[in-house]
Amino acid sequence: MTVLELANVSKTFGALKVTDDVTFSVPKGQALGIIGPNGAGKSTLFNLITGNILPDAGTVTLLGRDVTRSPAMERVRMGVGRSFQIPQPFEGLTVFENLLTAAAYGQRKREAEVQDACIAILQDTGLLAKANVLAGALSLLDRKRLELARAMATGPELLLLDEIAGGLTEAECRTLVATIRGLHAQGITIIWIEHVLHALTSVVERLLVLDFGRVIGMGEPEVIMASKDVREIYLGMEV
Ligand SMILES: Nc1ncnc2c1ncn2[C@@H]1O[C@H](COP(=O)(O)OP(=O)(O)OP(=O)(O)O)[C@@H](O)[C@H]1O
Repeated sequence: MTVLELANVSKTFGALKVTDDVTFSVPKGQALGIIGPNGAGKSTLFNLITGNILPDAGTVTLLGRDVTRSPAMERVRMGVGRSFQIPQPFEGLTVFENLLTAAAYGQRKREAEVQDACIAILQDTGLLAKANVLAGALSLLDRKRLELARAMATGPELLLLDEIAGGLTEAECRTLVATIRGLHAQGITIIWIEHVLHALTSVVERLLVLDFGRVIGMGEPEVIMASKDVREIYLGMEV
């Protein structure tokens, strides 16, 4: 089954074509990594998938349904969960309250109905001991965990991760990667934008490379990372 399909999607801001005729699909259960230089249009691609922005051309199909013009809230409720580059929890709520809020919003249920699921997510993301801590008092790693947990709480079929490993120490990064691997092992489909390549390639089965809004490569991580174009454009390496 295909979870997500983008067909010939384009988006222009002013004179800048930020998404240029992008076509790809993600089968159920796969983890796809997206890499590309700063400003290549990676976050914009997420915004097109979530419905935060609408494309000028092309179609977005989610779980077999054309959602090209559907509002963001509808897509969340269909199963698109997202973590943001800069974590945006409710700082004055506890970790658990943040999850309950995300779950109630994403799953259109009362908080009492989602409590057990939220406790399981706290466990999966290593936050159980911090359940009653205010989000504003968390360390960077725990803020990242909470960002991941909030996305999970919406009950996603497709989890979008935007540079979640940035700024962490090596050890913290390993911890977070282990958590993401655990979620992936539960069968969740993942698309992950990440500059920390070793973290990304230790999880994803496929890599997509964006440059100036265009897909310039897609395939197995080892093949993509060894390709001349990617090494030149993305890594800025002499080849
Ligand atoms: N709403 C907007 N209006 C105008 N320009 C925008 C808008 N959103 C993004 N852009 C521009 O589109 C280009 C792509 O931005 P985007 O954030 O998608 O890139 P990115 O690949 O995610 O970059 P980074 O790796 O730095 O996060 C940039 O030049 C950015 O300034």
